[in-house]
Amino acid sequence: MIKADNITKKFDNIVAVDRVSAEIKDGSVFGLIGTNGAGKSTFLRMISGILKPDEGIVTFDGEPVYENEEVKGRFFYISDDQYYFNNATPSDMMNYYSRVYKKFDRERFRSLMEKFGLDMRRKIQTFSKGMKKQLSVICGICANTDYLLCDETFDGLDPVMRQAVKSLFANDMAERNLTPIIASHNLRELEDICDHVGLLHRGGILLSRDLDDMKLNIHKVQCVLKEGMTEDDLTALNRIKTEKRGKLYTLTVRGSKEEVEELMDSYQTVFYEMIPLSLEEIFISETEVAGYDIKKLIF
Ligand SMILES: Nc1ncnc2c1ncn2[C@@H]1O[C@H](COP(=O)(O)OP(=O)(O)OP(=O)(O)O)[C@@H](O)[C@H]1O
Repeated sequence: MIKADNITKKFDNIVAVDRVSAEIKDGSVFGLIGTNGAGKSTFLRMISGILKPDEGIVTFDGEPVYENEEVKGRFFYISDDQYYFNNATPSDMMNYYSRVYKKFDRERFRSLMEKFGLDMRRKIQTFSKGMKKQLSVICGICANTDYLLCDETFDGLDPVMRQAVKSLFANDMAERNLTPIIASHNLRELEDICDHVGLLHRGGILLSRDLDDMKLNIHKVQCVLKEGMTEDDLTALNRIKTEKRGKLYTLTVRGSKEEVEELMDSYQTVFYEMIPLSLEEIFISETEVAGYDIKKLIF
């Protein structure tokens, strides 16, 4: 498990990350979302031990990461601005990473390069932005580390490649319990892969939840009430949001599915239907309750 304990990083008078604590459980996908400048990259750079927090500490299974080579061998960091040696080819990078990462899988590297249609012997500086991103993902996957830290990794990949990368992640999670940590602006991008999402806002974590917990305790119900009834009669429901279009109500409510269904049954509505909420809708509701307009925070 990775644990960030109350970490803070300042650059002169800018507080990039402000007393953030987070626990990243093994075998899950941790998504870190936030606007430009929210502190995502700084947070990841502290997790990866590139930056030392001014306050607080980052540990991997209790071991501090900063200046700790052994711990650093447990993760691969795919940075937003990828670095490759001058004039290097993928083959050179494979040789380099094979020396750095004990379990680097050269055979898989060659095979994935072929599958992705990337030339092992071409200079990386002649690759397009997306091709460089693909290469860094292949390097990261083949490093065979416990954790993969991804900074905007899906940006610059076309939709087919995004799917390919997601399925690579899913495969390695199932096969060898890989834990990806993914920073992104894009909530929709993270929706189908993340188990846990942390929303970073102005350097502080505003919300950090397991998606399953969130989804279990918040529901959307569409209903038509019986004659003579209005929303004011729905007092027992823990409503976060009520919208009305004609006779059709769309309610966002807290509570377990069973609780909500029981109450809706008791109201003897003309009809009601439970509709799954998207991650975006869940975040909108949660942040509205906290007094924020999420559209201003992440779109
Ligand atoms: N090396 C640095 N020197 C000075 N300020 C920095 C440095 N790195 C980051 N910052 C500042 O820290 C804040 C957080 O930046 P960071 O890059 O962590 O945000 P981010 O959430 O990754 O943003 P983006 O989505 O735009 O990549 C910003 O105000 C940024 O200007």
